[in-house]
Amino acid sequence: MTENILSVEHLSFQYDEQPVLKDINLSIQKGEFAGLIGPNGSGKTTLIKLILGLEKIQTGQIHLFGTPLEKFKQWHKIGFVSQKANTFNRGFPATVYETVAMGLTGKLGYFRFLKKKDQANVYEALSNVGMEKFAERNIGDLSGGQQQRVFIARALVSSPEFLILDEPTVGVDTDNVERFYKMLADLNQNQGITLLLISHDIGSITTHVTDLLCLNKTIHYHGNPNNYQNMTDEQKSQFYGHSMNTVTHHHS
Ligand SMILES: Nc1ncnc2c1ncn2[C@@H]1O[C@H](COP(=O)(O)OP(=O)(O)OP(=O)(O)O)[C@@H](O)[C@H]1O
Repeated sequence: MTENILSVEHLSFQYDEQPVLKDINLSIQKGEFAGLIGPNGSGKTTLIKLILGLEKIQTGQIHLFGTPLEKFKQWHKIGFVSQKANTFNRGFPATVYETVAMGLTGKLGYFRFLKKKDQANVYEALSNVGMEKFAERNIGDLSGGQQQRVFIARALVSSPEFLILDEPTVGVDTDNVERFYKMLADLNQNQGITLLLISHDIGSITTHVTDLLCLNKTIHYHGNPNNYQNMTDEQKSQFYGHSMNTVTHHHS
């Protein structure tokens, strides 16, 4: 039986007088690896903020795990890795282990009081992203891609069922981007975590996601990524209203 993890109905949103989202309708089922793509300024981050309850809904509805957002309380089921994670302060005085433990305690320093089971969870989360060998390293000494894995481990440590990642590969070098997507696909297939990945890197995400959503103020495409890839650039640009950059791995 399919289970709706997220559903968005007739959602519209504007900042002051500027309309940003127009009549968004979408749903994500349990077990999907959904990719949300769209050009800069297309409203991706705004949509995520609304889903996470960080902006107030003006028009329309959002349900999480079948519950209307305004009544939803099971936030432990949702993990979020923000775009800002990789503009991280390199001088941050914490080890990889401590950074992941913060996902459990919310506070740095409290890791000292973790129970054995929690400590095991920290190592398990690190192992899920292939970073267990780095546990004692200072987070500031890692590469951008390695840091991003640690932030995913931090989101995983409380065992979320739904993980939302906002542009997680910005600042990650090209070789590591591919490894990074493989790791996400593994979390999806082997841990059963439903994923929503936001990106403007159209080329590389389409090869990994199970469902593709194209946003530019409204949802212009929702479906199989292969069907999308087989379209001509002209067909794709009709969705967007302007020509599209389909080059793989372009980073801002
Ligand atoms: N707090 C805000 N107040 C006013 N306008 C905003 C605010 N946040 C975003 N905007 C505007 O809303 C539009 C959509 O922004 P949003 O950040 O959601 O897009 P995005 O698709 O995530 O872009 P990017 O890929 O560049 O991160 C943009 O025109 C942006 O300037």
